[in-house]
Amino acid sequence: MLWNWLGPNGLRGVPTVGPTFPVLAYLSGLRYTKYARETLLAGYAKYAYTTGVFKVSLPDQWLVIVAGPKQLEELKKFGDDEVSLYGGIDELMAARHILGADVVNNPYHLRLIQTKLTRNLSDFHGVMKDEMWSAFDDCIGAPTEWRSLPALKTMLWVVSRTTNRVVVGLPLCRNTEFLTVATDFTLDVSQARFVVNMFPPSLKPVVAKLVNRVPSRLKKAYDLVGPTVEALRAEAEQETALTGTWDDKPNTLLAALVEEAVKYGYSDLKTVMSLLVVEFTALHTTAMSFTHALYYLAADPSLAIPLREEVEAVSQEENGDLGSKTAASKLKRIDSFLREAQRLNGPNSTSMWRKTLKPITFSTGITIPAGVFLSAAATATQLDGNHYENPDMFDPWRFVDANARSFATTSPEYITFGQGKHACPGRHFAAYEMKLMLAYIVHNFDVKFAPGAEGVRPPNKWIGNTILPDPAAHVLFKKRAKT
Ligand code: HEM
Repeated sequence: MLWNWLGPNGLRGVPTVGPTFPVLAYLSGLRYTKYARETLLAGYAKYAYTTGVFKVSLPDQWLVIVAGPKQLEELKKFGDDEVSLYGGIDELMAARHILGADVVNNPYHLRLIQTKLTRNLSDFHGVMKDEMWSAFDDCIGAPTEWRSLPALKTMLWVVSRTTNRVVVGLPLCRNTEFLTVATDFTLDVSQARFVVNMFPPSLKPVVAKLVNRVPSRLKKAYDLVGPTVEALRAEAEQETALTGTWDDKPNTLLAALVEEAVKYGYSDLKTVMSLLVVEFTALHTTAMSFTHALYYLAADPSLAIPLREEVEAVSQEENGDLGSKTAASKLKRIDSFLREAQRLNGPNSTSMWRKTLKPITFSTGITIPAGVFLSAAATATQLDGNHYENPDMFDPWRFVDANARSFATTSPEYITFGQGKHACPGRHFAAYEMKLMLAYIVHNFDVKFAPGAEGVRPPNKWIGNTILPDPAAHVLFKKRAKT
């Protein structure tokens, strides 16, 4: 930090929120893990329309925050030879220490999400709906009395099953042990990176060895998925030897990962690691974002009425099939509700994580040297009164208007999914899944918070940049008496 601050290519020209003197800055970095919201909002208010960048202290380094529409546009346009997304993710997650350098250097699995899931999303609508309905049935059932369930945990389970129907397919997507490994993997990575990122770069590898549970989780995952991977590989090799291609492969992301492994000679263990990284990107992000929305609904159950009207009208138009290729695009209120909940509470208060590969200069004249971790101020941007009327208010119908942007659309005022060529490739998948979940809930249940907690959305928990919907809060569900 001292070098970054004082060094010849240092960050002295970038204004700081908090102290700059090294020891105090370190303490401020520790403080940031609890007070990121206040720090980011203060920095945004002061610098978004002046310097367009400011820095905050993390325990291990400075984080340069990019703020304001002009600078966000500039950040979007820097080339991959100037700023690196994977370098940014590496800094954010301490990825090379926790997941291994290979995952950072060759993220082929992330590319497959784009080609396999996003381009063919409507092919998966039907199976995702079937799996989701069955998951809801198993998790919530059809209670005739109010049933209290831990909201985040329950939604994570529904997301995990639905996502894995497409990622690994049946029967694995219903295997409780596998789903537990897939969801716990994210917690392992998050906990390890939290500790590792308290230390300077030279100590990170040593600390990672002490706290990293990923190797044992990978082994457990291999025990569960390995036989499927091995069988798929044998099939792929046999088919490819006979016909040169593997045409009748299962329609899952895992099969695509195996196909890539056969093509490039990757090991089965690497395939399983890639699978876990996909689970990492897809499950908790979606479940957290959805739970944020569910808390608004439970705090004000009257909001279910207009949502329900819409779901019922669309269901009728689609002959009772909400999983049809066209149904989701007609759910405008549902879409707006989710976009608005995420505007106020994305799972992460920053996005567009980058590491500078060479010096970059913003139009304000500020140069950021190579090797610096930077990120965009997502929540603060989405609370900017220049972008939104009554920005702090939850207005579920804010984006219903025909000209309004849909949930998965990125824009300079809405960057929870990032923007530009690295904008989240899973966002259409996540948006579809979440729309279907909300449609199912309002169609089938009444929801509310328990007496005593009624009418109040439980406060979020901020851990550094992460915005967690209260993980302990329960929501009450009751089967809706349909008219
Ligand atoms: C509400 C849920 C989600 C949120 C808020 C979210 C957010 C983000 C953000 C902010 C980025 C970085 C964008 C940038 O740097 O410009 C990102 C990247 C990424 N996300 Fe998501 N994401 C979500 C769900 C998903 C899902 C469901 C998947 C997979 C199915 C996924 C896969 C990815 C991948 C692969 C990348 C890396 C992009 C690249 O390689 O260029 N995400 N996501």
